[in-house]
Amino acid sequence: MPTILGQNQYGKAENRVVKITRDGDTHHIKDLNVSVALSGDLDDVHLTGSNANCLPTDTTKNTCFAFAKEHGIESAEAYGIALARHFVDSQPSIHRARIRIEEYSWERIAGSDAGSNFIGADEVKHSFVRKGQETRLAQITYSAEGAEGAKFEVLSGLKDLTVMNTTNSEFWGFIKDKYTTLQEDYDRILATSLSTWWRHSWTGETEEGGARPPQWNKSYEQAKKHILQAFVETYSLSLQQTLFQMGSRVINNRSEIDEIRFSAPNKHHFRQDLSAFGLENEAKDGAVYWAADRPYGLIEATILRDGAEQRIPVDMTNL
Ligand SMILES: O=c1[nH]c(=O)c2[nH]c(=O)[nH]c2[nH]1
Repeated sequence: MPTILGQNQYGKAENRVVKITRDGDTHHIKDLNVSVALSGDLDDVHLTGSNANCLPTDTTKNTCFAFAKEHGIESAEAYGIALARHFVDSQPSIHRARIRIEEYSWERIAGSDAGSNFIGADEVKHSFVRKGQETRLAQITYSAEGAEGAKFEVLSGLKDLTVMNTTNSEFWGFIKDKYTTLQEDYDRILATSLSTWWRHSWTGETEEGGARPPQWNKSYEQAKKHILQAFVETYSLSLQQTLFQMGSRVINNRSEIDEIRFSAPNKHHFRQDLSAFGLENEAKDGAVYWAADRPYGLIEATILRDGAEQRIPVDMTNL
């Protein structure tokens, strides 16, 4: 049977790039997990075995480390943009580069973390503890293909941002059929572990009068702040409604962001039935819950600026 080659891409995945910047004896850490995926004029590599157009994955790995040293890592996005541009612009056979980055955060160990005899926060210049909160994400795609010429697409995001509201959440008025057992709930826990990607409207160059790129680090912090603030402020009638409020708040407050997609497992907390022991277990009195880990409702939604195109793939969160 004749076969044809379909979509293909290649590159070194999960390069663990750790860059220490020394500012006197005060140190700074950038800790990234960088995956490179290249595509282009690579049919021969698959069909004939000629590697003439193949930049080795080993070289893509080396480039990740060399760029961290040569250019530093001001933000995951800026670093990814430089890498993506390099692969496409330096290699005629490579037409598209996609760089995916996870960033792990570290914070300085403070006196209170290490006990009362500790030397004090001011002196902690090179000792860090890994931050337990979310993992920051970035994906940069640079493509030489297409009528409009080379373009960047920058997605930023986060995963594992676990949040809980212990009240101000209800779920009722839903469809009831013969299989429905769920009781209406007027005071429940709402908890989720957010995965989200957002797309920046910036697509171009900095030079020659092109639009300036956003300040990536500030943009990230602000987007996260608005997500969390919406979680705090929304009186929720469903996780779906909360996600829409979070997304709208980001889009309305950040002009550089046109689209945001959420994937949010509903981390169910069911009030335990303690009636067999003669115990009431009402939310209003402070209840005991059973935190079920599976199955879980999985609520996903994209929120867009009016008129913007939906471009974040729906399965984007399952990296
Ligand atoms: O916020 C919710 N959305 C649902 O669609 C749903 N379905 C369900 O059983 N519980 C919930 N909670």
